[in-house]
Amino acid sequence: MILDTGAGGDAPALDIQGVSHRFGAIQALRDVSFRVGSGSFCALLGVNGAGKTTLFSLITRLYDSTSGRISVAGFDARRQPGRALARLGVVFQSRALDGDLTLRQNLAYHAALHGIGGRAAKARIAEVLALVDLSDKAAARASTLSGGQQRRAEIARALLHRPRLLLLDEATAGLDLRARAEVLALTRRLIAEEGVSTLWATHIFDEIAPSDHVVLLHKGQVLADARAADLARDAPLADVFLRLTGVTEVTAGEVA
Ligand SMILES: Nc1ncnc2c1ncn2[C@@H]1O[C@H](COP(=O)(O)OP(=O)(O)OP(=O)(O)O)[C@@H](O)[C@H]1O
Repeated sequence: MILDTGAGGDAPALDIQGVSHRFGAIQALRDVSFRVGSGSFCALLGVNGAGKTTLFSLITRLYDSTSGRISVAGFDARRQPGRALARLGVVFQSRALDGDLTLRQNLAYHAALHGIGGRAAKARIAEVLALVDLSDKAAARASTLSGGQQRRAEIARALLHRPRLLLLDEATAGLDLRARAEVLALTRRLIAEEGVSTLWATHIFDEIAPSDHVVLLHKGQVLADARAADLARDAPLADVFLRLTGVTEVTAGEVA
């Protein structure tokens, strides 16, 4: 289901223009620009320290950028933060569920934060639980769910208010191979079924499909911004990554 398309119907889900950010002497991001189109899966690929989490923190307004402009669904994150954030769903690296509450209670609490209550909340919670295939776990305490189920529950939580853009920061970290594949497949399905665009921060090449949009971030700078298949036209993506970044090694489809 596609709901609100934002300020302009054809505005990109995310538009980042000339964004820089410093932590004191550390230049974490330098003149970063890229767009995430409607209904697309964009992999933000980079090693640890590339600047992925900093960028997410700027998009979610945890920090204010030193310079540049960020828009979500056409809404300027600095000038219209309420509207921009209302169109954003976020799954951070750290676990976000309250383990003592049931899954349904976790979701109801989060729905209330978005101003969704009563029957509307009940209906939407049932909907998102079905989307992530966790309907049978609604009454389970969050702490009893597996790592993969918790991630899926966090994705359900992020979808409650029908965002246009889903940010996932290393969403498969700490999961076994099967759970990883499930979370990735789920996210790809959401793009088709919920019409939500995804910015997927990762350092794992295997998570990238040929049709994905890839933004390669390294030392705070965008080194490539293209379709994976186009980037990997003459050589495997991992080799292209090594050539562009000067990083010397990739192990088991991952960069550290
Ligand atoms: N709060 C902070 N204070 C000072 N420096 C920071 C802070 N947060 C990040 N940095 C620095 O900014 C740079 C980018 O870090 P960031 O966490 O955004 O990278 P990342 O790509 O998300 O890596 P990771 O996957 O390890 O989180 C790094 O050099 C990091 O040490």
